[in-house]
Amino acid sequence: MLISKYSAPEFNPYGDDSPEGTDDAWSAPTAASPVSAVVSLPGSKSLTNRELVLAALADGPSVLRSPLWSRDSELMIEALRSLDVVIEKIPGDGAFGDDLRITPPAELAGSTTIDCGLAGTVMRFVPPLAGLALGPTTFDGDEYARKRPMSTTITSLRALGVDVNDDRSGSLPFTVHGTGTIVGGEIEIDASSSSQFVSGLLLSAARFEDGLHLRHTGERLPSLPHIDMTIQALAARGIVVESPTVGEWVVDHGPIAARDVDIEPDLSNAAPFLAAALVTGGAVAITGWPTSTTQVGATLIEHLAAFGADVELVGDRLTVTAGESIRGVELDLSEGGELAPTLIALATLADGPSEITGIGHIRHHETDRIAALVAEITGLGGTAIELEDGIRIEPAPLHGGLWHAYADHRIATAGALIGLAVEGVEVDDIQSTSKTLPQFVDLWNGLLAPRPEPLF
Ligand SMILES: O=C(O)C1=C[C@@H](OP(=O)(O)O)[C@@H](O)[C@H](O)C1
Ligand SMILES: C=C(OP(=O)(O)O)C(=O)O
Repeated sequence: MLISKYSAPEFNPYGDDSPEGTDDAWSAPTAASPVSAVVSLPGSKSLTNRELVLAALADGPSVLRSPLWSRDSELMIEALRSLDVVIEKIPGDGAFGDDLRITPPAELAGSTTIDCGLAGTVMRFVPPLAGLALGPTTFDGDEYARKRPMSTTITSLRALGVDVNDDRSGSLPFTVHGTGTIVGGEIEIDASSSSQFVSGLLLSAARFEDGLHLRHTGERLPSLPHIDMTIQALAARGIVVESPTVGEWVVDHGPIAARDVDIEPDLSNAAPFLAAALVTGGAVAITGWPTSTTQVGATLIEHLAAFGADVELVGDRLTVTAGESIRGVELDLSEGGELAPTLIALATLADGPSEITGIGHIRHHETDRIAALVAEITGLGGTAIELEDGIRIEPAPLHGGLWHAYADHRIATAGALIGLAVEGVEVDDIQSTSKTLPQFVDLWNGLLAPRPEPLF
């Protein structure tokens, strides 16, 4: 069971299989004065893991410059290596680690087991490659990964002619019996619980013998910008994805071009840093902000302005300056569910009520994020009401306490954000930030480092 110094959380995503609790909770630093900082961030998880997959399927070697080095990207690298893709570190100019050269094998090889950790991109993007490989590939992951929905990946591969064996029906672990080819063709899927089901199929589709004609039949389709990111990454490698109607995609069989790619900084990981400007009444700039991007983190510009911030993009630097107060907001985050934990944490410090909706699907992220946020905010004395597809926050004074991260990097950083304004917040598993940002604690401390005079 989780060991809490304060009180046990009512919501426990692990059921009876809780990981061991930890005594070394991280004391979230409180800001003594308004922050004034320029922050540079490592590469985007979503771009790195797409480009790794596309490079593995390409017609020659590719280079990824300034890729993300984190648990999710390293799991992806190991997954592809185990299918016989050659991935080497090469020196680069990036501040956060080496570049990568990826050389696809003549033939992908199965007969392996892949650890997906808790990475949605590994568990949803790699199984089609295992279908294209020769031999069986078993997929498994962390305890909580076994609770993330996988049935759409499994049934879609079966519909495309691949034999998949899933003893636990619809979740990890399962085995893809690759024969070296996937027939492909026309299929219908329900991707209402994750856009990654669509992206995972589109990324490999050009390698299917008959290509792919995919139709989404579910009621809603979350995280559309992530599907656009997939389509754009494919276009840059010469693969055209036609979309005759909303929720329908057609990809012809054809070669995926090898390519050298620069990975943009992770704009979703910029969220807690930028929000820190509002929480402390200060200013934060992020470097390397792209002029045009498919990353959903770019919508932070509108979202933080709605909370009352002044947001300015000059060249490649995005600066967020606090307004007079933090305003309550009404936000539909159906396109950017991964921003929800930060923006909901910010809403707990606003001077009016907020409703953040369109995020029913984030119950299927690293944890049930709606239940987790309601439990943790309530645990600090806040008022968070669970809605069918979101959360309503009403202003209430918060107090310190143990903030459970549920192994979820974005719940952990949401606790850190509240801790800037509320003394005594302790995050039980700040190491979970290594999923996409292993440097989080150092960068957060840097944000708070005393400066002789403000930078802005
Ligand atoms: O394709 C991707 O890289 C992602 C898609 C989204 O997933 P969902 O559609 O499950 O929200 C997003 O939340 C996740 O962090 C990354
Ligand atoms: C939902 C997320 O991750 P994953 O790629 O594991 O789905 C996330 O990073 O917010």
